[in-house]
Amino acid sequence: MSWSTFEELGNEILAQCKILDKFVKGQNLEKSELSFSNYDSWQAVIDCLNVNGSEVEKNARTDLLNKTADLRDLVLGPAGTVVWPALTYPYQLSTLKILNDFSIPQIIPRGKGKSKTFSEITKALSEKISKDLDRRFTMSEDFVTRVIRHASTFHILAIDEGAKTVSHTAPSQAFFKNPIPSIPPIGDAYSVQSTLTICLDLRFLNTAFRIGDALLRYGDIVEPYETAFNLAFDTPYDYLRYMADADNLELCEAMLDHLTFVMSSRNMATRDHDQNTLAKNVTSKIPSQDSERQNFKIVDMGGGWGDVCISIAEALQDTDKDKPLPKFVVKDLRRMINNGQNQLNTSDLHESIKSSITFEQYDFIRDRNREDNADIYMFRFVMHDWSDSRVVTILNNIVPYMKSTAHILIMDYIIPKPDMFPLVVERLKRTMDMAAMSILAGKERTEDDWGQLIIRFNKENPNTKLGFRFCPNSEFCTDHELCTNNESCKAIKPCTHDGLCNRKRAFGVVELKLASS
Ligand SMILES: C[S@@+](CC[C@H](N)C(=O)[O-])C[C@H]1O[C@@H](n2cnc3c(N)ncnc32)[C@H](O)[C@@H]1O
Repeated sequence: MSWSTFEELGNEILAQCKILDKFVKGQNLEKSELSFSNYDSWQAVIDCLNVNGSEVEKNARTDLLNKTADLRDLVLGPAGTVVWPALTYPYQLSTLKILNDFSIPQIIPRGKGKSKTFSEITKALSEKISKDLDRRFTMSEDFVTRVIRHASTFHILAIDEGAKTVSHTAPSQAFFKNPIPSIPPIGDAYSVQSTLTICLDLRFLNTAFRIGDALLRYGDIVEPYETAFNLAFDTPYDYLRYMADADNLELCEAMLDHLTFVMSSRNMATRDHDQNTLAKNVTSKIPSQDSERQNFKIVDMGGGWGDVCISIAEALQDTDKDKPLPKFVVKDLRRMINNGQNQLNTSDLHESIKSSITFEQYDFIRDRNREDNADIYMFRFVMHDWSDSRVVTILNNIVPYMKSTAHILIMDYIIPKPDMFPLVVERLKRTMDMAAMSILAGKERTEDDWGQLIIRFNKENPNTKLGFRFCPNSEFCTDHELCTNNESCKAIKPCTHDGLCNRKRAFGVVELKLASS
């Protein structure tokens, strides 16, 4: 990308700002001030955009994120672009960690005109920490002042220089659990606390920094128990086993909260996380005739607590409540299926849904699948947790035992082709890829990665030919043909869903089928 002048890029930014301003004006928001000091009005604009914004408006927001980052880098210069993050981000993270660990924003009262002096904050911190540590601790006012002054340079907390008091800004209020203003029904609340707790945990920070060390130590990053996570957490166990340990319950709970925040995506402007798309679309593959439907079998591999199967069953019942449901089998590790079965038994779901779902213990790495006559094998958010070698293992444990007409549907995060999305979107997805590699030896894949992986599977299994069809937006493109060419395994035609493929979808579906059928 290049521009002749700063103004040229500035004008592109201006054009996108106008789109957003026009949208906000048309929304009749009670308060729509864009101010670093007003949490409710600023967040209301963002929420409104997420809920009511058209594709054009949502894209304008992403484009602004992208172009303003470009402008900042251009202003910094080539060396500054490299040095700025290395120099400032560690200390920005450090200050965020201090604010979060000591709950400093929560000490300052919220509300118009409310504030605390540095010495009041220091005193409150001394009392709080003494109580937490169960010993007398005297907090240093100089420390508190310097941390808050640093935080205020990135809009967290504001200082009244005359009165020497500290009051809230909008970002400092994001540390609280905040009800979502003006627009039901998105959820209950936003809170960044769990996300900070996980992202700023020294062991997770170290996991990010030790990917190179892991490569040197283990030679390659293939096994989930030979990763940067193992080095940083000093454990021989893989991430999932480590998190399942009763001693790590608190960390595990913070991780679940963090994932919920990230998956809700509404604050990120770059990813559309409609998790139910797979469920919605699998229904289109289920036969409508009663006799065929009740014998139709869907196996959800790594199906956790059965949420995807429940969503599909509910979607089918919404369309026609008198029709029989297909058979659902959720396969997962023991602890998951026990929890899933208990949750299903005690749920308020309709009896017909409850009786359509069964749970089975199955380890897709260690166990060969027995012939189970399934019509569809689903994998939602499973494959990106595994290296290419282990995905081949998983497929090897299923494909030889599946019937010739069965489909494997893999729904996962998809990394876009270069230049297809703004860099800022690709950056977030590539960040997730690095996280998957460092924590689990996993991988976020592009369409081409999937093609290569299926070619590898077919080469290693000369008697089995898997066909491959890819749809980047989680809606099945029935006009795609299965690709069975071992040299270049790509979706044959581009997706024809009107414009949907251009959306910032986080997910895609890879459909696999034995080629001979
Ligand atoms: C990210 S979760 C996805 C859960 C579910 N598919 C969904 O979309 O909500 C990954 C799932 O894979 C399961 N899993 C991990 N290793 C497994 C293995 N070796 N065999 C079977 N399931 C496994 C985990 O227990 C977990 O339920």
